[in-house]
Amino acid sequence: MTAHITAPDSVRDREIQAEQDHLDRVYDRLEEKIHEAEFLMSDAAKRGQVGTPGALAERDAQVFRAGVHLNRLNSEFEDFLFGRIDLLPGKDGVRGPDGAYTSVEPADDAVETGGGDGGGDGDAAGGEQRARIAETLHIGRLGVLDADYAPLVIDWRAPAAAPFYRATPVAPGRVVRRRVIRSRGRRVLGVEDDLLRPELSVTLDGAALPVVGDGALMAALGRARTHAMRDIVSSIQAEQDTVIRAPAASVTEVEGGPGTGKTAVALHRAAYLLYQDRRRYAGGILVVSPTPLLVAYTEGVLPSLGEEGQVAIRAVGSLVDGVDDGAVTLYDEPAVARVKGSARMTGVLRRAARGALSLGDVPQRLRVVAFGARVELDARELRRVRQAVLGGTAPVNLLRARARRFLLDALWQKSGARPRYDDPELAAEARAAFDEDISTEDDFTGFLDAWWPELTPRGVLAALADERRLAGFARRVLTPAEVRGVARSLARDGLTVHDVALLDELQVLLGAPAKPARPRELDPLETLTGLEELTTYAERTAPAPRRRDTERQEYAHVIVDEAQDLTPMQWRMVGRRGRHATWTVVGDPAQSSWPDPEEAAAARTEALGTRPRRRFTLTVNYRNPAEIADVASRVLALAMPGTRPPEAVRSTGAEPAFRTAGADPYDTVRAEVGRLLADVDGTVGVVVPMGRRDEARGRLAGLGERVVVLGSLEAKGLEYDATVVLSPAEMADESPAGLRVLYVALTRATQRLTVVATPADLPDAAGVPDLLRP
Ligand SMILES: Nc1ncnc2c1ncn2[C@@H]1O[C@H](COP(=O)(O)OP(=O)(O)OP(=O)(O)O)[C@@H](O)[C@H]1O
Repeated sequence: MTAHITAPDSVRDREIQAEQDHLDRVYDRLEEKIHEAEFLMSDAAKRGQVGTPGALAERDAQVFRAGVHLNRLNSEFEDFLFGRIDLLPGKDGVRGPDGAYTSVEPADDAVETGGGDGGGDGDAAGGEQRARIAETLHIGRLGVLDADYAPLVIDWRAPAAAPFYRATPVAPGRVVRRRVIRSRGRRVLGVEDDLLRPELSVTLDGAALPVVGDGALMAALGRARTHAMRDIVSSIQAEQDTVIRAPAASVTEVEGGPGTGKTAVALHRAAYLLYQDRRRYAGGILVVSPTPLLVAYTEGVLPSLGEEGQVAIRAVGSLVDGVDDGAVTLYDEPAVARVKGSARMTGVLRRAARGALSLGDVPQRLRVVAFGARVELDARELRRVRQAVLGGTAPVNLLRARARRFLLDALWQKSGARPRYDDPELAAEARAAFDEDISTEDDFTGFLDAWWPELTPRGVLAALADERRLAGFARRVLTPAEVRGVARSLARDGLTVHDVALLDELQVLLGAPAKPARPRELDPLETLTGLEELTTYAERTAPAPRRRDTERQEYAHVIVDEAQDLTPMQWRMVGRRGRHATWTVVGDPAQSSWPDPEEAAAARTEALGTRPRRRFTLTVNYRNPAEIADVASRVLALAMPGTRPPEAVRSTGAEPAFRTAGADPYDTVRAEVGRLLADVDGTVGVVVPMGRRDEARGRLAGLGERVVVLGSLEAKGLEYDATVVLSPAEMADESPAGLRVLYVALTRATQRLTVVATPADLPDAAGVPDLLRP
């Protein structure tokens, strides 16, 4: 642990004032830059575009950067400037493999051992260890230089900022004091220091180095939660920083239990990668999230880190064009989900994509008039032509041209015209005239539209709602019971989360279906609001940016959050979006709601290919207090025996509460929510078994804005100040992965947990469900 010292108020006030002075300098400098930018703009406008393109580009880049800063400053950041490190004199820096100055060590003469004349606690070995601060760095959301190009603020992603996150008392490097600065707008509110070299007597500008506060991490963790995730930029921990800055090449895999910061790390990594190599990631970064709720929860983090536009956060159920964001919140019952998610569906869909041509009102005869005579193909002949066309490997919709050609061939043969021409040239001419004659005939074009229609993924999927038909396509792949379940689910209204991956697969098998236009991502420059008046040379000379009206199909980097939950079919879908990408994959097998981990692992391997992988593990739970983590770990022991839970970093003294539901369980839940709302300042989540979700939403309506009611599968990745978990046993029994889903539900709270048991839980006299007893 780092040392914390409670300084007198006068010291605290003086230190806050010192940081205030620095922040004032930063704002003054930024204002200067803005004025400079405005002058440059009007100057450039006055003189027209004089100067070399290079000089103009340079000037415009300055204008652009100033505009970005202005924009950031005007959006009410709590903490533009949030950190500071005070460093001993150092040896020349050596960069680590990821570009960070991890190996920077103090200079050999940085620490002097004196004669103990400072009084106090000189140790037995004699002599006090003295040192002085040689350098102070301030760290913030963006870098700011003063007029002499000396850094006033270093961007948190810069290599020089790494020691702020990496230094520990065991390996402090040059860092003596790490300070987190709390500010809002232009006002510094407080400072919290960690002393990393408590054994040293250190001076700064000749005076003893003061240390203030109880540590910033604990302050951050204890704060009330809202419905939006906060960035953790001021308190990223060393093991997290290593992942955030890991080299981008290949695949970075991160595992860690609940609350270890996987989602936070994944998002900060996206911002870091963009900072490192903006050009490379102009190809876009895709973050795949399990639910629209988690997308909504995390969406604000990147803008707060200074990044937006190039990163698309998408729920796995809305990766496909034409499927509206947030619209897909229907879940299949577990047995059906298991079939729809399985890689076995690829075989079924392959047959369906081709077989769908023969469904519905397929014309059984083609009759045309050519060269004044009637030519006809009957049902058998047409079937033969279709077989021959389908011998091609192209997607079905792209075989249409081949179908047309083969039909004309068959008609030509049938017409008997061919033998009449001995001369090949004449024969070719006659054939061309024959084709032309027929192709312009309405009978022929109408026939082709009906006989080889353009198939859409939605149309084909809907056709599988017919049980007999599906059984045909699924022969020897699915059991009759599986066929029945899938067909019935497709007959119901609305797409489920698992249908979306099937649509994506069909899109590939069918080829280029008509795409509905949908305004989506904007060009990054367009999304930097506040920049309207600032343009760059590149912008003025480039053609107007094209608005993206469909989903990007491929990305430069793909981040998969909650990766343990992707089904094989979803891995195929996501894999297609990152065929040439580098990847960051974060997850926790113990929280997986997918029942067939081996099948999913195979699909994951296929999606990630043979790229080299780097693995990281996160070990500390920053969300749950030890009291809650302890109850959750009882379920982990049942769900995945032998798995070590992450270590909870704090405890609150508040033990989880257990209640037995009365005659109406919702009355009990309502009362418990009321109690928790009084106990915590922020949000309360009520997590219920999926089968109760809709009923619970109805019965628990009107509890106020701070309360959210969700099904267990929707709780993934979310967190609340307090949670009520209704019926652990029902949750555990809902699917083969039910215990792991329950583990997720129990690990959502940052402060309080109340468990309400129903008779299914076999609660003891104290209300503790059978599953949760120690
Ligand atoms: N270094 C940190 N400083 C402050 N807060 C942190 C830090 N690391 C994580 N947290 C907080 O801990 C909580 C859990 O983080 P996050 O949701 O990223 O964890 P996770 O590993 O994705 O969890 P789960 O697997 O349960 O979804 C969040 O509130 C996050 O802000």
